[in-house]
Amino acid sequence: MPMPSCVRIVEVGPRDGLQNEKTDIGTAHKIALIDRLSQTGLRSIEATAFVSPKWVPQMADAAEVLAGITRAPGVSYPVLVPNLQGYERARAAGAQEVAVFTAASEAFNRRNTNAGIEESLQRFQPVLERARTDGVRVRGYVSTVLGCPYQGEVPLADVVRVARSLHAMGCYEISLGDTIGVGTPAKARAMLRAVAAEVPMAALAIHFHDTYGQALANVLACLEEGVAVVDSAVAGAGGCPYAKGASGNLASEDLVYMLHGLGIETGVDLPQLAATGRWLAGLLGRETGSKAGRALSA
Ligand SMILES: CC(C)(COP(=O)([O-])OP(=O)([O-])OC[C@H]1O[C@@H](n2cnc3c(N)ncnc32)[C@H](O)[C@@H]1OP(=O)([O-])[O-])[C@@H](O)C(=O)NCCC(=O)NCCSC(=O)C[C@@](C)(O)CC(=O)[O-]
Repeated sequence: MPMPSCVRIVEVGPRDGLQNEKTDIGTAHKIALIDRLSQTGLRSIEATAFVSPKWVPQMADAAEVLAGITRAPGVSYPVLVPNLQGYERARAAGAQEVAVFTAASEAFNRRNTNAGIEESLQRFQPVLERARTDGVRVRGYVSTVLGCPYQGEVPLADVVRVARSLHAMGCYEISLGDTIGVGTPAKARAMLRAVAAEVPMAALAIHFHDTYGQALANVLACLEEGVAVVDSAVAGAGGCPYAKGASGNLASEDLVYMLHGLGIETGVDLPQLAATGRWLAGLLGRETGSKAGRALSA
């Protein structure tokens, strides 16, 4: 497959990046982060999560965040919803796009959502039905596609089955998540190839964490398979609080630097994105997790 000529980046920093941070940057700074990201040329910014605040206290201000942002034209602001209750909260706060999430590993899904995989898919049915009526787009996540902190190896057939189910239910895009960043390029490629045999490549996205420094290499292997949507988080923030050993997401700045170097368009202004990453890192009280972000400050 030829590499795509342009890639849509789904910026997950405000949600995946901040959901596991010990430092609470506060609602006003979350809103400012999303507004700054909106000015960089990104077209998809995952804003927050309408999950249980008992499970993820960092996302307790989801409604205030979504209501407080300034929506830029042409930018979509999906939010995570685990169930119909989350969907209703999200809609009341003005969400136009949502994302449901499950996993290829039963053990991880139970820890993350207190439900088995099949049960979580059943929870999504009414969400998808309501979204269809409301004209709301639904993205779907499959976590632990290259390994699980509780189960270990995850059979490819399980990844394919869950991705196919989400697509058949009506998710317009399925994001394949290496939740704990254990994947390497050949495995990432084989996983994507297996899923793409059942779900059109145009409906697939990849989502790598950088625990072992493999995220960019994994993206490159998947670009060579033809994927054209990549998730990443500004400043390399993030990780799932229910995934033991999870570390930050692939940094958006590093991703943009590589894509532009390959001649692939993103529409993103890299210096502006890098400045936003350094600003966020300052709020979190540390250096940016993006190498490109550090290099561009010199
Ligand atoms: C799914 C549940 C809710 C089940 O949690 P549960 O405790 O089984 O829920 P329940 O239905 O039994 O309800 C218990 C209480 O929670 C409330 N509740 C129920 N739902 C909601 C809601 N939507 N919003 C607000 N409140 C809610 C509900 O009202 C009730 O309140 P109470 O009567 O006790 O006061 C919980 O497990 C949960 O919220 N889990 C989310 C965990 C999470 O956010 N993880 C991180 C995101 S996934 C991720 O990071 C991976 C990803 C996507 O990035 C990709 C990758 O890297 O692989």
